[in-house]
Amino acid sequence: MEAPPDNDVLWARALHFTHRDRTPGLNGVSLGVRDGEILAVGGPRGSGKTTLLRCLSGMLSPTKGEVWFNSTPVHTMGPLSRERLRRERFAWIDPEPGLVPELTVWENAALPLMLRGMGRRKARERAVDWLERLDVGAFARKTPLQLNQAQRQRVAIARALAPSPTVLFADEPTAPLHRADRVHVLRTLMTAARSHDITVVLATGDLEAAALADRVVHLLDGRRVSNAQLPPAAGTEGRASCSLSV
Ligand SMILES: Nc1ncnc2c1ncn2[C@@H]1O[C@H](COP(=O)(O)OP(=O)(O)OP(=O)(O)O)[C@@H](O)[C@H]1O
Repeated sequence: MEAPPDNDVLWARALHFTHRDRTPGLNGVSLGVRDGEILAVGGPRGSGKTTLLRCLSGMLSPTKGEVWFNSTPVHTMGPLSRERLRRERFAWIDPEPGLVPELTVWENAALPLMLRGMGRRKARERAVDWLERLDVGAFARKTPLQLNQAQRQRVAIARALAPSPTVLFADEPTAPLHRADRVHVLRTLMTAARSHDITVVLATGDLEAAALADRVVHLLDGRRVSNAQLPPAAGTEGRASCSLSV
């Protein structure tokens, strides 16, 4: 087993993943994510973006291939070690905010901090600080159902960023939002991540979103492809080009 290059925080080699019903999810994907980079994983629906993020974050074990986090091989870890790695170093944002309706906005944002053992008062301060950065500080005492969808998604982003994860995995984080909200929320997320040196791996089928990233890699049918190989509807380029899979 050869360890990844030093400047890659995440590194995957020849990842394959087959779902339980034998649907192929990934078919030999290799990539490196540099420390502090915002990397977009683009591609049409069903191309394997979510599956790739789940394998990189240790949520799924690849059927074949390697995943490294710094110099730690994630693919050989047992379920408990992977769970701890995810809890302590990674954060995840889904298309839906998934907030707890019975808790206030600040309690939702503070939840991961309190689950890590931080006292309620300190967790509250940190959570409110992040809510303010994401322009939803005024709603701290409200409950999620009193907010609109874009505001709730900002709360989910504050909750993900508050523990200062090393890597944030964002799976179509702005998919349910209106176009104007999408770009705004994404820009806020990226600015916040950049200012805290948080590496971001963003899955998105939205070319406008992908163009905000430092680099874009494209998937098609579970493989890495150059954008020239994408079907016409998805064939426009983001801010940076990508290479053929190896
Ligand atoms: N739980 C599952 N069981 C079986 N097949 C699955 C499962 N989840 C995803 N797939 C299949 O795996 C392939 C990759 O899916 P994946 O969700 O990773 O793609 P995606 O690019 O994220 O798509 P989307 O944009 O629709 O979320 C697709 O063929 C999909 O139908």
